[in-house]
Amino acid sequence: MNSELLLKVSNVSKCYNDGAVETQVLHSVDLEVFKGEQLAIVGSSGSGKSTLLHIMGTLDKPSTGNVTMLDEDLYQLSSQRQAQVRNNSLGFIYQFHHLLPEFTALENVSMPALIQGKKRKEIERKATNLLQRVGLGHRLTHTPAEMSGGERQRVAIARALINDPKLVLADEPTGNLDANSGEAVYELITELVAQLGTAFVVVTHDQKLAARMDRQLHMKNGHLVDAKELV
Ligand SMILES: Nc1ncnc2c1ncn2[C@@H]1O[C@H](COP(=O)(O)OP(=O)(O)OP(=O)(O)O)[C@@H](O)[C@H]1O
Repeated sequence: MNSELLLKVSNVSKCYNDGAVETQVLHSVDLEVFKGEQLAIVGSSGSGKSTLLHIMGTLDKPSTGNVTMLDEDLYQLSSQRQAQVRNNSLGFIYQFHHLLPEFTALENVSMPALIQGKKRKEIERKATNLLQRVGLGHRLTHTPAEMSGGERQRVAIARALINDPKLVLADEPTGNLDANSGEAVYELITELVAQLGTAFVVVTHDQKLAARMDRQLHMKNGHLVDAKELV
């Protein structure tokens, strides 16, 4: 891990207001993510972990505060530039893979690169290589319905990495898998991001998995605290 700053969350708060009720979900959250580091955010259900992850990935807007990535203030960007940052610099892995059901594994992995307008042959070569690295070289032409849960999640990992993102954000990426395949998928993600030098932030309930990361932070009622401060 090097100590070059990649993403900085500064004084971020988030309030939902449905007219009658105001819910404050995040309270003045500060967080720095460094290039290549692996970071876990743990905490009880409803504590605000996913909300924070979404805000880091420009998928939800903070009520106050800001998020910068390599000196770009993400919430001051045009929506077009934000979409570019999401596509070029960020990779997302969710509990449910969100693969396109009518496309093959190879096509699903290729999609984010096709959107960038890169050469099809080059993309296919890279997507094939990534699928081989996640152990699915023999499943290139299978659609999601023709794969197991763990295999689909591995396709989602390959897809998250196709554009060489600087940061991969994962929300309970193994939450829908049994303990053994969950662990195998998690190992694969952490190995791959380490090889590629990609920073990785994961939201998880699983303390055992979180303990393997470089750093662990705890979310408690919308406040982010260092794991060391909890003891
Ligand atoms: N659109 C919304 N309007 C109102 N409240 C919301 C909205 N979205 C989320 N919340 C509330 O924000 C809180 C935090 O939600 P969030 O999904 O970030 O929690 P979490 O820590 O990821 O939980 P889990 O581990 O169960 O996924 C919850 O209490 C939830 O009810």
